[in-house]
Amino acid sequence: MINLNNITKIYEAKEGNVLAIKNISLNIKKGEIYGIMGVSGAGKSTLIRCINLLEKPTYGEVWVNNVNLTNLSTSLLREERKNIGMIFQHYNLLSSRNVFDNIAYPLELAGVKKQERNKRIEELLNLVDLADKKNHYPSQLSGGQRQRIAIARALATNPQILLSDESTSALDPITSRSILELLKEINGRLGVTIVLITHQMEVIEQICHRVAVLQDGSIVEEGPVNKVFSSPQNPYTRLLLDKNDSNTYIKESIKLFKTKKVGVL
Ligand SMILES: Nc1ncnc2c1ncn2[C@@H]1O[C@H](COP(=O)(O)OP(=O)(O)OP(=O)(O)O)[C@@H](O)[C@H]1O
Repeated sequence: MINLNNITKIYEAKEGNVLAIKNISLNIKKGEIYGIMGVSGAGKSTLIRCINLLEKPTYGEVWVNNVNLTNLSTSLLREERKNIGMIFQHYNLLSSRNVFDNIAYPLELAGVKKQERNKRIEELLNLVDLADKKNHYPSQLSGGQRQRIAIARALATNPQILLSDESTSALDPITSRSILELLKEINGRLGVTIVLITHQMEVIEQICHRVAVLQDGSIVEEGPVNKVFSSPQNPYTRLLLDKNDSNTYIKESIKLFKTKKVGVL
């Protein structure tokens, strides 16, 4: 369903070009929950944003449902993107619109008529279990409630794919779990394919079918979650999964930060 073919992303910055993604190829199947795990700076955001072309890969191709997105005109890309919803760590809701109108927004852009729009919004509010909050503004909601509304908005146009960019990172463990359960339900009930990035291995463990481990712009290991977690083959994966060393993530992030020049061309 999603095929990334030899994706490389180079950011051009004043201080020098940064090689953020190094020749990554991935094949994500319809109906799966696919996790991409890595420390800060590994390239997770860049990679997930390449899937809907929020970031244009410098080299390589992105295929979604047998359409090469990298070749499309702006207007055709806009059409294809309706099939790809996205949620973010900080929710990205419109603060001037209430819950109902936030969910209405993508439907308005898609030209959906008011009656049909209202029906769809009610369905989505029920799906995320927040029908009673429809007149509230984002500032009147908790983080977990905001993320639920962001999920409802992302699903408004019935996308087949949902991209999740650290969607539970700002939430406490219990709220995070409830959001992950909601994502699992959306995958199971609606068949939406989910691609998520996270630095938290418990997120991968809780809901993903397959995982890719990203280290400094490259995938060092990939496979079914139970297999990768029970017998990691790559030394870097073993290091990250070492539960006896809870500081590994922090140490690895610092190392990557210090040696960032490795990624500079
Ligand atoms: N717009 C940009 N211009 C220049 N360099 C960038 C840009 N965006 C990201 N980078 C660099 O690309 C590399 C990968 O960044 P990216 O944000 O994709 O990593 P990440 O794994 O998502 O990190 P985090 O978990 O901290 O968000 C980093 O070295 C980062 O500094």
